[in-house]
Amino acid sequence: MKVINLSYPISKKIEFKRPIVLAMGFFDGVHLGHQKVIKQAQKIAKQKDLPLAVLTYDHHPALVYKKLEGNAARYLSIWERKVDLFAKLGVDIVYRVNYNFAFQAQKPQAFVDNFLMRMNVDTVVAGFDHTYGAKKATMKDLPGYAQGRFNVNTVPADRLDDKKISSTRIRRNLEDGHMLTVNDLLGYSFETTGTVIHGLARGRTLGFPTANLEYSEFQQLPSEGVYIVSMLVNDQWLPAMASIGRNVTFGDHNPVTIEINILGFNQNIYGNEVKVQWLKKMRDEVKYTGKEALIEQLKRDEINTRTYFKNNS
Ligand SMILES: Cc1cc2nc3c(=O)[nH]c(=O)nc-3n(C[C@H](O)[C@H](O)[C@H](O)COP(=O)(O)O)c2cc1C
Ligand SMILES: Nc1ncnc2c1ncn2[C@@H]1O[C@H](COP(=O)(O)OP(=O)(O)O)[C@@H](O)[C@H]1O
Repeated sequence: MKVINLSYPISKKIEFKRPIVLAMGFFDGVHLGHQKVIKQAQKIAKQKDLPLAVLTYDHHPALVYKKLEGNAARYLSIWERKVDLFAKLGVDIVYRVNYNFAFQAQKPQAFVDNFLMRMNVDTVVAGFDHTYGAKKATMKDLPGYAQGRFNVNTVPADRLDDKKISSTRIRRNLEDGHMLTVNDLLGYSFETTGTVIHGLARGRTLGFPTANLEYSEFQQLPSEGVYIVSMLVNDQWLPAMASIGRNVTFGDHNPVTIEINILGFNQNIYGNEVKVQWLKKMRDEVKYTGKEALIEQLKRDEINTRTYFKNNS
């Protein structure tokens, strides 16, 4: 899979020799609804024996017209993860457009002529609610702007439990700690990456060493609490339990950290790049009266985690 950066106006040096089937969208999370759009484009690409391309943006479009704070500035899938998910879906080319003011300000017809026509599209596929160009033109208008020069294919809303699958719905469930719903809506387990860094070396004194993870500030995380997770260490997925919290038993003003205890594991993994799949929330973080009470709780968490993996493997 190739990734090609584009910005407005597209450089004259870039050539688009072969016609493509293009799936358009921001695709944050690459959830089941997005997968349906990309799979539809893939089906057409196969039928026509053309490359499958995706047109997506380098950051939230909203960043151009307002200040984004907190989770609004974060992503369900940061760029590296998005690329990974596109590759898994069999995408051949990813066009990553710098979403800046000039790009956003193009009239819909200008976007179609400057980008889609220039990119040599044979067919453009997008979800029913996709918008493009200044004043947010819709998919219904796209055949008009295409003027017969390319085909337009609109994919209807994908639903789960009779509600639309959307990035907003997934974000809300993530904030509520509803991992099972999050993972159902994504069609895969919510996954983050990080580097194992040093904490306060307290975990080992509790009998539960915890790998502390440094992660991207752009990654939206599940809400604070204690979770059952799977962690990829040296090419192996291992059962583990994680805390996203402020270690409240040990003070009131600690920063939020991600700490992960891998079950039945005892290796030095400082500096490792790891992946974490967030499977289920077990409970909220609790301020215990002391170390002993926390240790008793960690033992119960371990039993619950082991039971989960026994029943779900
Ligand atoms: C599964 C799990 C559950 C945890 N639950 C709590 C909790 O309820 N309250 C709390 O104060 N800390 C909790 N912690 C965080 C521990 O306080 C923290 O891992 C410990 O202080 C070690 O910190 P260190 O890695 O900085 O040495 C939990 C950690 C794990 C791995
Ligand atoms: N079962 C385990 N789960 C997580 N980390 C482990 C485990 N066994 C050993 N380790 C190692 O120990 C470190 C965690 O020990 P800990 O005392 O919690 O120190 P720190 O506060 O630096 O995280 C991890 O970063 C890892 O290198």
